[in-house]
Amino acid sequence: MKKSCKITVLPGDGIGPEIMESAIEVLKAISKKYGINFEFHEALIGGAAIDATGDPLPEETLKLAKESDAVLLAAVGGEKWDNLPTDRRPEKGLLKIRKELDLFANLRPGKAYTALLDASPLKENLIKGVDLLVIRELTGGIYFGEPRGIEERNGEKVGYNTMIYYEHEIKRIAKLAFDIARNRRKKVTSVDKANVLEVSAVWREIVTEVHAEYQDVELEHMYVDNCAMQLVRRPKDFDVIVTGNLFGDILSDEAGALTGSLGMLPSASIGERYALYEPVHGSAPDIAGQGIANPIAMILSAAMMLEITCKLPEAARDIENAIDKVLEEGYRTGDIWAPGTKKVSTKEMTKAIIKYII
Ligand SMILES: NC(=O)C1=CN([C@@H]2O[C@H](COP(=O)(O)OP(=O)(O)OC[C@H]3O[C@@H](n4cnc5c(N)ncnc54)[C@H](O)[C@@H]3O)[C@@H](O)[C@H]2O)C=CC1
Ligand SMILES: CC(C)CC(=O)C(=O)O
Ligand SMILES: [Mg+2]
Repeated sequence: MKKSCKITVLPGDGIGPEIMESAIEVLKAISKKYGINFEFHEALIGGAAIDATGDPLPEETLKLAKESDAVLLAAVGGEKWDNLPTDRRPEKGLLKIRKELDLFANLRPGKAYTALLDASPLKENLIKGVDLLVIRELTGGIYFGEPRGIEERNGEKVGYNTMIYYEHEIKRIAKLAFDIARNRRKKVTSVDKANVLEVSAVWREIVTEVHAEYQDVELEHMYVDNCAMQLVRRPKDFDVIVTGNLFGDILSDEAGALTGSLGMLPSASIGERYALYEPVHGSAPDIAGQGIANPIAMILSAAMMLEITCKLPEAARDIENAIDKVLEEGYRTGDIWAPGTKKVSTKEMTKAIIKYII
């Protein structure tokens, strides 16, 4: 266990500040229980940063993040900034911090809570036992590829992006996926669109080459369209899914539906030097400011930080167990509510979780 952890706190936009407050409350309870000292430093990102400074990722925020042990980020974006060009929008701040910190791997676990069977559109026979991990390549692919732009061609507007992957980028994410699979159920599904995309043909070739050193792990290749369907049909068959930036973004939201709600899914974005922990979901502008957002994805992201960066796996387990208990007791925010359960606010859910930690 580390004695202290310096954390850059980026609440961002929409429900961001509400769920971040929950995560900080939980971390304070962990601090008391384990005697670990958390130094929280709040900074601006996204729309809030644009409003204050004109920049979705101010230099100050980046500097602070680089000087910290970990970054906790809630979410960015909202209608207010939707008409800005893509390279000046809140989302650009998020893409830039991931790139600047070289957070090439995004681990997005999708674990079904049996207490939430009633909240899943898929019900018992499908969701029970779902325990998968999407490993999304996070600093390459079409979100970063050049050339990109909007211009006039032959008298009409055209928009274009480039999906590109270098061998070294595929190698490092594939190795990580096989290493992680070794400590799970030893199966990797590599997802691509190699039937039409050259970038995917290279992806498939390199993943297959890396697999040669991991013969104890089963590797299957799957096209992304089929994977989207198989995830709904037989989610329990998946263990580790490794894929590129765009496909991983989409498939991990699908995992949100498998497990009951996007509000349940945490993630860790990691690189060689830095780590950032963030829920899978966005800023949920439709429910922002009402105090009803589900804080669990954010709190579980903080738990991933405790395990990976703060080396305090016992505290991560405490949080997971506390969440299990409150769900079993029937506490539910609106997104996971079902008849016969107790509808609670963000703050009430947080309080209930903390009660089981201390
Ligand atoms: N990592 C990030 O910061 C991300 C930011 N965004 C941005 O967020 C904004 C909204 O995007 P959407 O497509 O609506 O995706 P979203 O993930 O914010 O919301 C999708 C749906 O899930 C619900 N939801 C999400 N998180 C929830 C939570 N914790 N508790 C309860 N319900 C929750 C929302 O209410 C909404 O109905 C956009 O500006 C988008 O660019 C989107 C995805 C990720
Ligand atoms: C700005 C987007 C790439 C954010 C998003 O949807 C995600 O990371 O899941
Ligand atoms: Mg997404």
